[in-house]
Amino acid sequence: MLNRGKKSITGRSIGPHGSQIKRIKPQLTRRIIRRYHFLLQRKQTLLKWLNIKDKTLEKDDLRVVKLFEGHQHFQKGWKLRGDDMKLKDSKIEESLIKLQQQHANGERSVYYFYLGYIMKEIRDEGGINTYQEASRMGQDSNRGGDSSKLLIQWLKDLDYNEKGATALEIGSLSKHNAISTTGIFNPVVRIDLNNHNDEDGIIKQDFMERPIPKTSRDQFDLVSCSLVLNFVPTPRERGDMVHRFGQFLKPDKLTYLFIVLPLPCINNSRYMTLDYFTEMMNSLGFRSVKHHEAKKVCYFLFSYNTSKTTNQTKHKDFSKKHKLQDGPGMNNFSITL
Ligand SMILES: C[S@@+](CC[C@H](N)C(=O)[O-])C[C@H]1O[C@@H](n2cnc3c(N)ncnc32)[C@H](O)[C@@H]1O
Repeated sequence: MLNRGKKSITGRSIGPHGSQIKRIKPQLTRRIIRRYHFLLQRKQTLLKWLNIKDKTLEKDDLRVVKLFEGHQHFQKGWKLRGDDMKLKDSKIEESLIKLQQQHANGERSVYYFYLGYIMKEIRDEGGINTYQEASRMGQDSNRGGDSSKLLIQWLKDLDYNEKGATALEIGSLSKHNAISTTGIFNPVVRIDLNNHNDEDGIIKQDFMERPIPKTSRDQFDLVSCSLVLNFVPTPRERGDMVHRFGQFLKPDKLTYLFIVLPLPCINNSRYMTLDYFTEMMNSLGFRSVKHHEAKKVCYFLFSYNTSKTTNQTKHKDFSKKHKLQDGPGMNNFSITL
C-alpha cells in the first residue's frame, strides 16, 4: 500500500533520515518498492502504446496527470481507485500483470483507463514519497545498510588517498551516507530525480539531463550509482546511462565507478550474467576491481582510465539483447548499449 504524505503503512509517521524514525517492516519496505517499480513499468508501457513521444512525461508524473485528466477513460480509471489505496480492483490488477497479452487486441480507451488507475496511485498517494521513504528504510543499517560503506572500505583497501578527490552520487537519498561523511571526497555532488524530504545538499536532477562536462572541473574522481540502473525503465535507457558514466569521470587519471544492482539482475536474468556485465563494462573502458555478492544486492567497483583505454579487444555486440540462459522464474533484466 502506498500512503499519503509521511504516514507509514501502519499509520505511524516516518521521519527524515537521522531523526526519530518509526520503522517500516523490511518485508513491507520491499513490497512498496516492488509495487512502485511495477506501476512505473506499466505506466511506461501504456505511454508507449498510446504513442506518446514526449520523453519528459516518463519522469514527470504530475504532467501526465495534467495532460490526461480531461480524458474520460483516464478519469474513469482514476476515479475507480477511490481514496483508499488498500482497495484494489482484482480484475484490473490481474490485467496489469498480464498487460503484454492485451496489446494485440487492446483499445486506446482501455490503455487510458489503466493509465488513470495507475497514476492515481502514483500521484495521489505520494507514491514517489513513500517509495523513497521505503528505499531509505532499506538503507537503514539494520537492513543491510548504506551501500557506500562497502565502497569506502574498498577504497581504503586500495590505499586510495587522492588529494582533492570529488564524487558524484546519482540517486542520493541522504547526505549522511559514508560516501559523504568519511571525508575522502569533497565535494560530493548528490543528485536525485526527487528530493521529497528537501534534504539540503541533494540536487533535484535527472542524471540523464545533467549537462555533459566540457572541462575536467565539472568531472569527478568517482561516480556512484547505487540501485539506480534497475530503476531505469528500458534496456536502451539503461545503456544510455551506462554510456554517460565515463563522460563524468576525469580524464588521464585513475577514476572509479561504483555500481550496485539487485542480485537477481545479475544472477537470475535471461539476458545478463556477471561475465556478460563485466565484459559490457570492459567494452566501455571500465575494468572490474572489486565485486561482492550479498544476499540481495551485488556491488561492483570499476576503474576507468581513459589514457590507458585500449580498444583492441573484440567485444560482443552489446547493442542487442542476447538470451544467455533460460529457466522458470528467471527475469528479463538487460542493458543494451
Ligand atoms: C532505490 S533508490 C536507491 C537509493 C540509494 N542510492 C541506495 O543505494 O539505496 C533509487 C533512486 O534513484 C533515483 N533515480 C532513478 N533514476 C534517476 C536518474 N535518472 N537521475 C537521478 N536519480 C535517479 C530515484 O529517484 C531513487 O531515489
